[in-house]
Amino acid sequence: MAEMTKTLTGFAAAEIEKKQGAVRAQEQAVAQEAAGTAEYTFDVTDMDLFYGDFQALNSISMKIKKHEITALIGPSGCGKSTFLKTLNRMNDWVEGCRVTGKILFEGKDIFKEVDPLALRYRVGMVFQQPTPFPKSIYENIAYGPRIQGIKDKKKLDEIVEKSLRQAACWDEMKDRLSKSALGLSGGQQQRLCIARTLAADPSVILMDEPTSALDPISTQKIEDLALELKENYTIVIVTHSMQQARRISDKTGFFLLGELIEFNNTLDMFTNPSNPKTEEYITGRFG
Ligand SMILES: Nc1ncnc2c1ncn2[C@@H]1O[C@H](COP(=O)(O)OP(=O)(O)OP(=O)(O)O)[C@@H](O)[C@H]1O
Repeated sequence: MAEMTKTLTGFAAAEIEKKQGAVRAQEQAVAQEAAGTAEYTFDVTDMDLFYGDFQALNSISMKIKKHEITALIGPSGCGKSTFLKTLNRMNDWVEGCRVTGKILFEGKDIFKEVDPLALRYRVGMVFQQPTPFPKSIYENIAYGPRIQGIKDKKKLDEIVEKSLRQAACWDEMKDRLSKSALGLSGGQQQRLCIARTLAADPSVILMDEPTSALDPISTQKIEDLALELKENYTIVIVTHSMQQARRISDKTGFFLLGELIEFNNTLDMFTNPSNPKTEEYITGRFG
Protein backbone atom coordinates (compact mmCIF):
# COMPACT_ATOMS: atom_id res chain seq x y z
CA MET A 1 0.00 0.00 0.00
CA ALA A 2 2.82 2.32 1.02
CA GLU A 3 4.58 1.44 -2.27
CA MET A 4 1.39 2.25 -4.29
CA THR A 5 0.95 5.60 -2.53
CA LYS A 6 4.59 6.40 -3.29
CA THR A 7 4.08 5.60 -7.01
CA LEU A 8 0.88 7.68 -7.15
CA THR A 9 2.60 10.59 -5.41
CA GLY A 10 5.48 10.33 -7.86
CA PHE A 11 3.02 10.25 -10.77
CA ALA A 12 1.15 13.32 -9.44
CA ALA A 13 4.41 15.20 -8.94
CA ALA A 14 5.48 14.41 -12.53
CA GLU A 15 2.09 15.60 -13.80
CA ILE A 16 2.35 18.84 -11.81
CA GLU A 17 5.87 19.41 -13.11
CA LYS A 18 4.69 18.80 -16.68
CA LYS A 19 1.82 21.30 -16.25
CA GLN A 20 4.14 23.87 -14.66
CA GLY A 21 6.53 23.42 -17.60
CA ALA A 22 3.68 24.04 -20.06
CA VAL A 23 2.60 27.17 -18.17
CA ARG A 24 6.21 28.45 -18.13
CA ALA A 25 6.49 27.85 -21.89
CA GLN A 26 3.21 29.69 -22.45
CA GLU A 27 4.38 32.63 -20.30
CA GLN A 28 7.66 32.74 -22.19
CA ALA A 29 5.82 32.75 -25.55
CA VAL A 30 3.57 35.64 -24.40
CA ALA A 31 6.60 37.58 -23.10
CA GLN A 32 8.47 36.98 -26.38
CA GLU A 33 5.46 38.10 -28.41
CA ALA A 34 5.08 41.20 -26.24
CA ALA A 35 8.78 42.00 -26.64
CA GLY A 36 8.58 41.49 -30.42
CA THR A 37 5.51 43.66 -30.85
CA ALA A 38 6.80 46.30 -28.46
CA GLU A 39 9.66 47.11 -30.81
CA TYR A 40 7.65 47.37 -34.03
CA THR A 41 4.44 49.29 -34.57
CA PHE A 42 3.87 47.74 -37.99
CA ASP A 43 5.18 44.50 -39.38
CA VAL A 44 4.31 44.22 -43.07
CA THR A 45 5.05 40.93 -44.81
CA ASP A 46 4.85 40.19 -48.52
CA MET A 47 2.08 42.70 -49.21
CA ASP A 48 0.62 43.02 -52.72
CA LEU A 49 -1.99 45.63 -53.58
CA PHE A 50 -4.20 45.70 -56.67
CA TYR A 51 -6.49 48.45 -57.99
CA GLY A 52 -8.69 46.19 -60.14
CA ASP A 53 -6.25 44.46 -62.53
CA PHE A 54 -3.45 46.94 -61.88
CA GLN A 55 -0.86 45.86 -59.34
CA ALA A 56 0.27 49.02 -57.49
CA LEU A 57 2.41 47.35 -54.81
CA ASN A 58 4.49 44.25 -55.22
CA SER A 59 5.63 42.03 -52.34
CA ILE A 60 6.34 44.77 -49.81
CA SER A 61 7.88 43.77 -46.49
CA MET A 62 8.76 46.44 -43.93
CA LYS A 63 9.05 46.60 -40.17
CA ILE A 64 8.20 50.07 -38.83
CA LYS A 65 9.81 50.73 -35.50
CA LYS A 66 7.98 52.31 -32.59
CA HIS A 67 8.84 55.96 -31.81
CA GLU A 68 10.80 56.41 -35.00
CA ILE A 69 10.14 58.55 -38.05
CA THR A 70 10.03 56.46 -41.21
CA ALA A 71 10.19 58.38 -44.49
CA LEU A 72 8.83 56.97 -47.74
CA ILE A 73 10.47 58.41 -50.86
CA GLY A 74 10.34 57.69 -54.59
CA PRO A 75 9.14 59.18 -57.86
CA SER A 76 5.53 60.09 -58.53
CA GLY A 77 3.18 57.15 -58.91
CA CYS A 78 5.51 54.54 -57.33
CA GLY A 79 3.01 53.63 -54.59
CA LYS A 80 4.09 55.62 -51.51
CA SER A 81 0.63 57.02 -50.71
CA THR A 82 -0.99 53.70 -51.52
CA PHE A 83 1.31 51.99 -49.02
CA LEU A 84 0.63 54.68 -46.39
CA LYS A 85 -3.13 54.42 -46.81
CA THR A 86 -3.01 50.66 -46.45
CA LEU A 87 -1.59 51.01 -42.94
CA ASN A 88 -4.90 52.35 -41.61
CA ARG A 89 -7.08 50.59 -44.18
CA MET A 90 -8.13 53.79 -45.91
CA ASN A 91 -7.89 51.90 -49.20
CA ASP A 92 -10.95 49.91 -48.07
CA TRP A 93 -12.98 52.80 -49.50
CA VAL A 94 -11.46 52.42 -52.98
CA GLU A 95 -13.65 50.20 -55.11
CA GLY A 96 -11.79 47.26 -56.60
CA CYS A 97 -8.84 47.62 -54.25
CA ARG A 98 -7.50 44.27 -53.02
CA VAL A 99 -4.65 43.57 -50.61
CA THR A 100 -2.85 40.29 -49.98
CA GLY A 101 -0.08 39.49 -47.50
CA LYS A 102 0.03 40.36 -43.85
CA ILE A 103 0.09 43.63 -41.90
CA LEU A 104 0.47 43.44 -38.14
CA PHE A 105 -0.29 46.57 -36.12
CA GLU A 106 1.01 46.29 -32.58
CA GLY A 107 1.08 42.53 -33.09
CA LYS A 108 -2.46 42.18 -34.46
CA ASP A 109 -3.47 41.40 -38.05
CA ILE A 110 -5.23 44.56 -39.31
CA PHE A 111 -7.45 42.58 -41.66
CA LYS A 112 -8.47 39.89 -39.19
CA GLU A 113 -8.08 41.08 -35.63
CA VAL A 114 -8.67 44.85 -35.63
CA ASP A 115 -11.86 46.81 -36.24
CA PRO A 116 -11.13 49.28 -39.12
CA LEU A 117 -12.75 52.21 -37.30
CA ALA A 118 -10.74 51.54 -34.13
CA LEU A 119 -7.63 51.17 -36.31
CA ARG A 120 -8.19 54.65 -37.82
CA TYR A 121 -8.39 56.21 -34.36
CA ARG A 122 -5.08 54.56 -33.40
CA VAL A 123 -3.48 55.30 -36.77
CA GLY A 124 -4.26 58.93 -37.61
CA MET A 125 -3.56 60.63 -40.92
CA VAL A 126 -2.53 64.11 -42.01
CA PHE A 127 -2.87 65.00 -45.68
CA GLN A 128 -0.98 67.13 -48.19
CA GLN A 129 -3.54 69.94 -48.13
CA PRO A 130 -4.63 71.07 -44.68
CA THR A 131 -8.24 69.92 -44.24
CA PRO A 132 -9.78 71.84 -41.32
CA PHE A 133 -13.56 71.62 -40.95
CA PRO A 134 -15.39 74.92 -41.60
CA LYS A 135 -15.95 75.26 -37.84
CA SER A 136 -14.25 76.95 -34.92
CA ILE A 137 -10.73 75.97 -33.87
CA TYR A 138 -12.22 74.46 -30.70
CA GLU A 139 -14.80 72.42 -32.62
CA ASN A 140 -12.16 71.10 -35.02
CA ILE A 141 -10.43 69.41 -32.09
CA ALA A 142 -13.49 68.51 -29.98
CA TYR A 143 -15.38 66.93 -32.90
CA GLY A 144 -13.53 63.56 -32.87
CA PRO A 145 -13.60 63.00 -29.10
CA ARG A 146 -17.32 63.91 -29.08
CA ILE A 147 -17.96 61.25 -31.75
CA GLN A 148 -15.99 58.84 -29.57
CA GLY A 149 -18.56 59.51 -26.82
CA ILE A 150 -16.92 62.20 -24.67
CA LYS A 151 -19.62 64.72 -23.76
CA ASP A 152 -18.25 66.33 -20.59
CA LYS A 153 -17.31 69.96 -21.38
CA LYS A 154 -14.43 70.02 -18.88
CA LYS A 155 -12.95 66.85 -20.36
CA LEU A 156 -13.34 68.24 -23.90
CA ASP A 157 -11.67 71.51 -22.82
CA GLU A 158 -8.76 69.48 -21.46
CA ILE A 159 -8.41 67.47 -24.68
CA VAL A 160 -8.53 70.64 -26.81
CA GLU A 161 -5.82 72.32 -24.76
CA LYS A 162 -3.61 69.23 -24.55
CA SER A 163 -3.86 68.52 -28.30
CA LEU A 164 -3.17 72.13 -29.26
CA ARG A 165 -0.19 72.23 -26.88
CA GLN A 166 1.19 68.97 -28.30
CA ALA A 167 0.91 70.38 -31.82
CA ALA A 168 2.66 73.61 -30.77
CA CYS A 169 -0.48 75.68 -31.49
CA TRP A 170 -1.75 76.63 -28.03
CA ASP A 171 0.00 79.96 -27.59
CA GLU A 172 -1.05 81.15 -31.05
CA MET A 173 -4.62 79.89 -30.84
CA LYS A 174 -5.74 79.97 -27.21
CA ASP A 175 -7.32 83.43 -27.56
CA ARG A 176 -9.20 82.61 -30.74
CA LEU A 177 -10.64 79.17 -30.02
CA SER A 178 -14.15 80.22 -31.04
CA LYS A 179 -12.95 81.74 -34.34
CA SER A 180 -13.19 79.85 -37.63
CA ALA A 181 -10.28 77.52 -38.42
CA LEU A 182 -10.50 78.73 -42.01
CA GLY A 183 -9.06 82.08 -40.87
CA LEU A 184 -5.74 80.43 -39.98
CA SER A 185 -2.71 80.43 -42.28
CA GLY A 186 -1.91 77.26 -44.24
CA GLY A 187 0.87 76.29 -41.80
CA GLN A 188 -1.38 76.92 -38.78
CA GLN A 189 -4.17 74.91 -40.42
CA GLN A 190 -1.79 71.99 -40.94
CA ARG A 191 -0.69 72.07 -37.27
CA LEU A 192 -4.37 72.29 -36.28
CA CYS A 193 -4.99 69.16 -38.36
CA ILE A 194 -2.14 67.43 -36.52
CA ALA A 195 -3.74 68.55 -33.20
CA ARG A 196 -7.07 67.15 -34.42
CA THR A 197 -5.39 63.83 -35.18
CA LEU A 198 -3.76 63.78 -31.72
CA ALA A 199 -7.13 64.37 -30.03
CA ALA A 200 -8.24 60.90 -31.14
CA ASP A 201 -5.42 59.43 -28.99
CA PRO A 202 -3.49 57.64 -31.75
CA SER A 203 -0.19 55.80 -31.41
CA VAL A 204 0.75 56.44 -35.05
CA ILE A 205 0.59 59.53 -37.26
CA LEU A 206 0.72 58.97 -41.00
CA MET A 207 1.70 62.09 -42.93
CA ASP A 208 1.21 62.28 -46.69
CA GLU A 209 3.45 65.10 -47.97
CA PRO A 210 2.34 67.32 -45.05
CA THR A 211 4.54 70.27 -45.98
CA SER A 212 4.33 70.31 -49.77
CA ALA A 213 1.76 73.14 -49.69
CA LEU A 214 3.67 75.16 -47.07
CA ASP A 215 6.33 77.90 -47.03
CA PRO A 216 9.81 77.12 -45.60
CA ILE A 217 9.09 78.55 -42.12
CA SER A 218 5.84 76.60 -41.73
CA THR A 219 7.66 73.54 -43.09
CA GLN A 220 10.32 73.88 -40.43
CA LYS A 221 7.67 74.16 -37.72
CA ILE A 222 6.04 70.91 -38.89
CA GLU A 223 9.44 69.19 -39.05
CA ASP A 224 10.32 70.37 -35.51
CA LEU A 225 6.91 69.19 -34.38
CA ALA A 226 7.40 65.74 -35.95
CA LEU A 227 10.72 65.42 -34.12
CA GLU A 228 9.03 66.31 -30.82
CA LEU A 229 6.09 64.00 -31.43
CA LYS A 230 8.21 60.94 -32.14
CA GLU A 231 8.99 60.76 -28.41
CA ASN A 232 5.42 59.54 -27.95
CA TYR A 233 4.22 58.51 -31.39
CA THR A 234 5.35 56.48 -34.38
CA ILE A 235 5.45 58.62 -37.53
CA VAL A 236 5.41 57.53 -41.18
CA ILE A 237 5.84 60.35 -43.66
CA VAL A 238 5.65 60.42 -47.46
CA THR A 239 7.87 63.13 -48.83
CA HIS A 240 9.20 64.33 -52.16
CA SER A 241 11.90 66.24 -50.34
CA MET A 242 15.07 64.22 -49.93
CA GLN A 243 16.37 66.94 -47.60
CA GLN A 244 13.31 66.55 -45.42
CA ALA A 245 13.77 62.77 -45.24
CA ARG A 246 17.43 63.31 -44.28
CA ARG A 247 16.61 65.97 -41.70
CA ILE A 248 13.92 64.21 -39.74
CA SER A 249 13.69 60.48 -40.43
CA ASP A 250 15.37 57.56 -38.71
CA LYS A 251 14.60 55.08 -41.49
CA THR A 252 13.88 55.61 -45.17
CA GLY A 253 12.12 53.37 -47.68
CA PHE A 254 12.75 53.96 -51.38
CA PHE A 255 9.86 52.89 -53.62
CA LEU A 256 10.05 52.46 -57.39
CA LEU A 257 7.26 51.18 -59.66
CA GLY A 258 5.41 49.55 -56.77
CA GLU A 259 8.47 47.87 -55.27
CA LEU A 260 10.37 48.66 -52.11
CA ILE A 261 13.86 48.87 -53.56
CA GLU A 262 15.68 49.69 -50.35
CA PHE A 263 14.79 50.18 -46.70
CA ASN A 264 17.50 51.25 -44.31
CA ASN A 265 18.71 53.70 -41.69
CA THR A 266 18.35 57.14 -43.28
CA LEU A 267 21.99 58.06 -42.76
CA ASP A 268 23.20 54.82 -44.34
CA MET A 269 20.81 55.12 -47.26
CA PHE A 270 21.86 58.66 -48.08
CA THR A 271 25.58 58.14 -47.55
CA ASN A 272 26.00 54.62 -48.82
CA PRO A 273 22.95 53.30 -50.72
CA SER A 274 23.12 49.60 -51.36
CA ASN A 275 21.09 49.62 -54.58
CA PRO A 276 22.28 51.54 -57.69
CA LYS A 277 18.67 52.65 -58.36
CA THR A 278 18.52 54.27 -54.93
CA GLU A 279 21.77 56.07 -55.64
CA GLU A 280 20.47 57.33 -59.00
CA TYR A 281 17.30 58.63 -57.34
CA ILE A 282 18.86 60.31 -54.34
CA THR A 283 21.52 61.95 -56.46
CA GLY A 284 18.78 63.40 -58.65
CA ARG A 285 19.51 61.40 -61.81
CA PHE A 286 15.80 60.59 -62.22
CA GLY A 287 12.40 61.20 -60.64
N1 LIG B 1 -7.83 54.86 -56.51
C1 LIG B 1 -6.99 54.40 -57.44
N2 LIG B 1 -7.47 53.66 -58.46
C2 LIG B 1 -6.64 53.17 -59.41
N3 LIG B 1 -5.30 53.40 -59.43
C3 LIG B 1 -4.79 54.13 -58.45
C4 LIG B 1 -5.60 54.68 -57.41
N4 LIG B 1 -4.80 55.37 -56.56
C5 LIG B 1 -3.54 55.27 -57.06
N5 LIG B 1 -3.54 54.53 -58.19
C6 LIG B 1 -2.37 54.19 -59.01
O1 LIG B 1 -1.45 53.47 -58.19
C7 LIG B 1 -0.11 53.85 -58.46
C8 LIG B 1 0.52 54.39 -57.18
O2 LIG B 1 -0.11 55.62 -56.83
P1 LIG B 1 0.26 56.40 -55.50
O3 LIG B 1 -0.64 57.57 -55.40
O4 LIG B 1 0.30 55.45 -54.38
O5 LIG B 1 1.76 56.86 -55.84
P2 LIG B 1 2.69 57.91 -55.10
O6 LIG B 1 4.05 57.32 -55.10
O7 LIG B 1 2.11 58.26 -53.79
O8 LIG B 1 2.61 59.15 -56.08
P3 LIG B 1 2.75 60.74 -55.79
O9 LIG B 1 4.14 60.94 -55.30
O10 LIG B 1 2.54 61.36 -57.13
O11 LIG B 1 1.69 61.11 -54.80
C9 LIG B 1 -0.20 54.90 -59.56
O12 LIG B 1 0.01 54.26 -60.80
C10 LIG B 1 -1.63 55.42 -59.46
O13 LIG B 1 -2.11 55.86 -60.71
